Amino acid sequence: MKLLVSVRSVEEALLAADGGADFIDLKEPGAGALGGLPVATIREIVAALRRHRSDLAVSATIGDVPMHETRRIAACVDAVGACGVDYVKVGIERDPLALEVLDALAASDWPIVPVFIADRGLDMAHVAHACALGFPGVMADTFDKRAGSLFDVLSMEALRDFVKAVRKGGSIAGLAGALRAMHAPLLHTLDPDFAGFRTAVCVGDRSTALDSQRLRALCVLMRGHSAAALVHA
Ligand SMILES: O=C[C@H](O)COP(=O)(O)O
Repeated sequence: MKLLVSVRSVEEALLAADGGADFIDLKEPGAGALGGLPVATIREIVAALRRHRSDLAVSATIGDVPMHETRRIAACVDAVGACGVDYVKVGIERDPLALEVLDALAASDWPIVPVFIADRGLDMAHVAHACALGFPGVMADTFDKRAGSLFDVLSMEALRDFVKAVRKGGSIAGLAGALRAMHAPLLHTLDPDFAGFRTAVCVGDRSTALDSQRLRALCVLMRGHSAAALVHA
């Protein structure tokens, strides 16, 4: 299982890259579940990671944009995609318009990772629709980080079905949503392709600074081997 770590600055991105993250995810954690960073900051972080000779995949979010704002979603996707990231993450709400949004995203010029917001459960018909569209990855995450974790809003059976459906469609499956060290056994049972973290790698809530010690400890726990070996792996 790979680790995606959400960061908001050059400093945090380099800490995450050196601390064992597999995917560097650019977002402003203080601005919502998929809070977007200014495009200038995204560009700056991508350039710093490349200068650092990091070849880790970089994703960035477009912000929490409602499904009915289709034009804004498209504009944000274009703006973020043009920053040189490997993936653009777009939140998908449980909304009938999600199907239309997914179709538009699949037709865009950028590699998109739809992120199903799972607080009100998953509509598996929407997930199946996304899986048929050939996105490189599909994630599930939560919006309200204070309401518990992904495991509080979805059953193990629902999560297993989600991971299975995404993989069957040929995409990689990611899980996130206030996941913490205590969820490691459940994550190992589900074995998604990657798990995403912010809350667990901060000293306070997810809007506080990334803590490298917490990240290293999490890497050890998730991968079951030495963090030291990860740094230059
Ligand atoms: O994409 C992953 C998220 O940033 C995870 O954040 P979280 O652990 O606070 O839910």
